[in-house]
Amino acid sequence: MPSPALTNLSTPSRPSSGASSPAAANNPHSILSPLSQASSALDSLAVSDTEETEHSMTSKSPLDGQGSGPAGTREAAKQSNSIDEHEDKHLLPLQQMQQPAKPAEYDEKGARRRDIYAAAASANKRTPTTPIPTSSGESSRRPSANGVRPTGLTPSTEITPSSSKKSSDSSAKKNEQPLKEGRQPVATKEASIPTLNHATPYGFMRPGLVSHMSVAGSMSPTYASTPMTSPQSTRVLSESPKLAGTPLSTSQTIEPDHKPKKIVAIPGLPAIEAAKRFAAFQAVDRHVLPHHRVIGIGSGSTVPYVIERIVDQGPEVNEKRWFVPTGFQSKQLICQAKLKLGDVDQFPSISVTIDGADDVDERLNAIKGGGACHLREKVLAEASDDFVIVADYRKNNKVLGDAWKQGVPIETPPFAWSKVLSNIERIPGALEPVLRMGKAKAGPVVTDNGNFIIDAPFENWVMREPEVLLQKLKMLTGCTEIGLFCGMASTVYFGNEDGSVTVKRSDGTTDTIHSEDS
Ligand SMILES: O=C(CO)[C@H](O)[C@H](O)COP(=O)(O)O
Repeated sequence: MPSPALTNLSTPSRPSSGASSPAAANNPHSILSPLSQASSALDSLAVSDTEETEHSMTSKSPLDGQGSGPAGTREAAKQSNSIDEHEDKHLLPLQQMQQPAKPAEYDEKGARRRDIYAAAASANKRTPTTPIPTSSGESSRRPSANGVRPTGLTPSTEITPSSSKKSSDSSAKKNEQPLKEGRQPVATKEASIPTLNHATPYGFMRPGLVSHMSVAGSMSPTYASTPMTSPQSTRVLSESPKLAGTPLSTSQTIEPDHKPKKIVAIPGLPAIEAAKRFAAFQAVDRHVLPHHRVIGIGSGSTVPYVIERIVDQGPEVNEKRWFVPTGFQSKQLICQAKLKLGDVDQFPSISVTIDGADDVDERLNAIKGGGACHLREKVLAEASDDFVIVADYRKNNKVLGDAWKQGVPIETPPFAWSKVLSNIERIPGALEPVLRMGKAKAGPVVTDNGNFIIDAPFENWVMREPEVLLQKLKMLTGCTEIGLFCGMASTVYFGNEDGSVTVKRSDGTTDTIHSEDS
């Protein structure tokens, strides 16, 4: 008799996705090419969510509805997958050898021990490490998400992806010097890039081939819609934030010579899209600075506007830059905008990444992964000296999950999904985790990395401490990455209904930027 979990794959009780997942397929303003332009190799893989409606938390798990007999019930499935059984009868020696921490998660009765996560909970918070130039020329300290010091790129350094790790380290030291206001980008040395003349999972890499290479990860072609077009100029909405006198983030600077192009409206653009576009433009104007050489490009419906604004900065500055995508969508955007494509294994130190989000709480923790890209997104976020989120007002919430009901996206290898799902269910406050199913595909969503996604909702009291939840989930073997981005964003730009943009920063400061007509 086939496994209940497997038989249920073909009859999912819950369709995938929900609120605000990247919906560029329905977005006439996306600059992505149509589905037909997507790599055929990926057609059979990634199927992301495009639906704008929210899904109820009452959705059923794939393990539900297995029949009433003990062997077919959800409870039976849990029991057959129980940690105790596996550990006691089959896997204990192997697990002791390979995963010494795991048995400690449970007491002798199989109940999860909560206290062991307390110490780990703080470990994922950022600790001050990396200096970021400020407008005053002082360095504010910006860490990586897990307290790992990014090597950092010297802002004045010309990037050539060919130097060694050794030069990367020395460059990182130089990077600690604060930027002097008005300091100009100088074409100097190779820096911060590990040696590339070696075989990689993507082939033999060397400078010059990079922009033609396929990026391993790829976002679903369902993001594709219309190609980028230059917006027709009609009226000025806003000038540079510097000229407008808008307060700057404490951790950011606008170069004196950095005068962003005037923003021109797109006639007929729906209000929500106009708000997202304005938010994306403000984020680019403030965070993607002329001296930045490696830029991370995130995923979602706001990101086409990020690219549009970066293109506005002109070919002179952009031809000196490399752009690192978080998935298929952003790779397409980068290529279609004729920007230079890199990958994070060439550029483990990124100046700034701008990304979308599914939900953001008052402390700027975020849920990401509605577009199934959060593994790459988190790697880039962590590699970035500055991680910035752009979203619309629907994502601006007090507690994660207030608006985003489908749960925390968790990427897991296909073979492990059922076990991971049953382990997630044992976390106190877990509701009903489900395997995310494709829409235009029979079967589960497959990520750019060939994995599955489990959407795991939790009770409100759990979501109030997302750092603690993140640590619990991280402890589960088979959780490849969790779509909780805790303490990672320096700044979030929310496009509002009235056309204004709310800026929230990790230092607790907030601003509102008004367009001329709001
Ligand atoms: O995390 C993401 C993809 O994994 C996206 O950034 C997130 O889903 C936001 O997308 P959208 O702007 O389309 O709502």
